[in-house]
Amino acid sequence: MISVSGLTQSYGNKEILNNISLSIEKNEVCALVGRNGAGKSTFINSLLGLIPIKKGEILVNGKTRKSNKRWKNEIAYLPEKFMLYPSLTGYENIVFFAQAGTGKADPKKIEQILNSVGLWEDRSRAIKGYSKGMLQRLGLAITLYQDSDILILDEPTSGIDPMGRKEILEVLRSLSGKTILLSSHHLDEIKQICTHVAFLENGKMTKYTVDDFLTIQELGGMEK
Ligand SMILES: Nc1ncnc2c1ncn2[C@@H]1O[C@H](COP(=O)(O)OP(=O)(O)OP(=O)(O)O)[C@@H](O)[C@H]1O
Repeated sequence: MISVSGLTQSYGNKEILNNISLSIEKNEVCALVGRNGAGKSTFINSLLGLIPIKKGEILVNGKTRKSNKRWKNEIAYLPEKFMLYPSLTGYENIVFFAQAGTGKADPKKIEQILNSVGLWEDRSRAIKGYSKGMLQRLGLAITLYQDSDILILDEPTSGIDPMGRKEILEVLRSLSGKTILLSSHHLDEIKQICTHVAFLENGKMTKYTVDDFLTIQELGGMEK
């Protein structure tokens, strides 16, 4: 579970996030939505501890970053573009990141995860031959290997064709017991997999159920 209260972030004199509060419970899939420059990356970077928190509090599974040495393990992050090794196979890439993260790579677990993202058959191919969708699914596999309760996904289907998007959405839909925040510009994918929407505008954040958000969109009451 993620709980943010009173988060305010600025760059110099420019306030980006103004007294934001947001709670995302286990089993919720919350879309992070806002115009370009609204502050989505600033919010995600605050959650990841990549930028210091100037004002406010962020709790992950009830604990602040300072009071929880396992904070990093509890949040798994899939960036928009995952830096993978093109000459290595899919299998070798996941082994590399598993070893870097936990010190060991469990073959059974790798097999299960590569199967879950539909890449087991392609595991022995160098990833320079993978499609964008396959690369993104491999990134997702590496993220899932961490076994974190909380997943933060930055535009997970960006630049991917409709078939590839469908495959990624199916993997995300199959996950259970997680707390997921994903930034997205696609209303159709929000409709398919999200339970809630955190809408960021003018430094303020409002959380909606996905149905309420889509109704407001249909009425034309909110621009993305
Ligand atoms: N390191 C920084 N220093 C100064 N200003 C910054 C910095 N990072 C971001 N900004 C500014 O803060 C505002 C919010 O940026 P942010 O990247 O968080 O928005 P975003 O919603 O993720 O945008 P996008 O959808 O384009 O990725 C923008 O006006 C941006 O120019």
